[in-house]
Amino acid sequence: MKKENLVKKVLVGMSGGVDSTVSALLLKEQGYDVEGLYMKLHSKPGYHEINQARAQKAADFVGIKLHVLDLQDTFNREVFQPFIDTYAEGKTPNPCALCNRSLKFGEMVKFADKIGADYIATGHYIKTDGKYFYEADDDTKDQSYFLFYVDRTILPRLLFPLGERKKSDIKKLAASIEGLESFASQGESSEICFVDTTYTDLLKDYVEVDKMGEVLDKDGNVVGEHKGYMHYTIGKRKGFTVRGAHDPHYVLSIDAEKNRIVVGKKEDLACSSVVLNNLNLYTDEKEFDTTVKLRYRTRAVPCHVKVKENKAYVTLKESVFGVATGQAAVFYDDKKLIGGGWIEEN
Ligand SMILES: Nc1ncnc2c1ncn2[C@@H]1O[C@H](COP(=O)(O)OP(=O)(O)OP(=O)(O)O)[C@@H](O)[C@H]1O
Repeated sequence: MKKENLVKKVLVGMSGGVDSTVSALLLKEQGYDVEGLYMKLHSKPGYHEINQARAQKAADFVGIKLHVLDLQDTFNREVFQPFIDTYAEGKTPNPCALCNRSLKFGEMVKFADKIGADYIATGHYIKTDGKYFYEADDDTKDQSYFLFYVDRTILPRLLFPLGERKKSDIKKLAASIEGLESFASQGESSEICFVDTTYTDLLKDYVEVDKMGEVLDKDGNVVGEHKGYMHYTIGKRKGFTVRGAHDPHYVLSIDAEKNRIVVGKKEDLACSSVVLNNLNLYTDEKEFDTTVKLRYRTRAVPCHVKVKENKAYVTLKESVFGVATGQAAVFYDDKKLIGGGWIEEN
C-alpha cells in the first residue's frame, strides 16, 4: 500500500492572534502536514507590520511554513467599498460575512488548491460536519452568524480546531506554553478589524457624514434634527432631537436621498416579516419552519420561510424590534445553521 498520501495537508489562516496560533499548534499535534497563511486584507496603516510579525513568530514556534498573500485590492473591492456604499445607502452593512465568503473562505481556498492542501482551517469558533455549520460550544464566542454566506461546496474541506473549546481555555493553554505566553496576553481584535474607533470616524474619510437633516414622525411632520443619516441604524434612540418629546424615540427608517430619518415609539419598531435577497442556503427545501437571527448576539426567533427566485419571504412568529436593512438574517435549526440572506425590506 502506498503511504505518501496518508498525511493530509492543512492550510491554516494565521492572523497573529491567539486563536489561530493555538489552532495551528493543535492541527500539528494531530499529525496534519500544516502550512500557514497570513493575508493582508485591509489597508489600516501599521497593522500588517505588527500582525504579520506575530503570525511569523507563531509559525516559527509551531514549526511550519508561513505564506503571505497581499489581498488588499480584493478586500477593498469585495468588503471595504460595499461597507461604505451600504452606509451611504442608509443601510447597515455586515463586512465580516462578506470577508468570510470572498477572502477567508474564498481566496484562501484558491491558495489552498495552489499548494495542494486538502483542508482549510481557521481559529473561528464554529463547528462543521462538512454539510452544515453548527454553533460553537462556547456560546459567548460563537461566530456562526458571520459564516452564513460561505459557499456550501467548500464545507467538506473546513476544519475548526476550536469549535468544541472555550476561549478561556485557549488563552490558558497559550499562557502555559513557554514561547506562546505573549499570544495569551495580547489584546482581543476589535469587532470589525479595519475600524479603529467608530465606524463614523472611518466613513468621514470617504463620504460626507456630518450633514444635518430633518427628523420626521410617522405622519411625515418635521419634529427635530439629526447629525447626518449615516450616524443611525434602525432602532437607535440617541443622537437626534425630537421637540417636546417625553418618551424615548427610536429610528424607524432612514431616507438616504433626502437625508431624513423617521422616528417613533418602541412599538412602532415591531417587525413581523422580512424579505431577504442573495440567499445562501445549506438546505434545498423551498418552504420550511425554523428560527432566525436578525442580528448578531440576539436570540433566534421562530419563523416560517418561503424561498422564491433567490429571495426568502420570512414570517416571524414573534415580533422583533429594530430590524435593519443590509444586515444578515441567519436561519438556525437549533444549533445547526441552515443558511441565510440579506435583509432587503421589513
Ligand atoms: N489576516 C489574516 N490572515 C489569515 N487568517 C486570518 C486573518 N485574519 C483572520 N484570520 C483567520 O480567521 C480566524 C477568525 O478571525 P477573527 O478576525 O475573528 O479573529 P480572532 O477570533 O481574534 O482570532 P485570532 O485570535 O486568531 O486573531 C482567525 O482565527 C484566523 O484563522
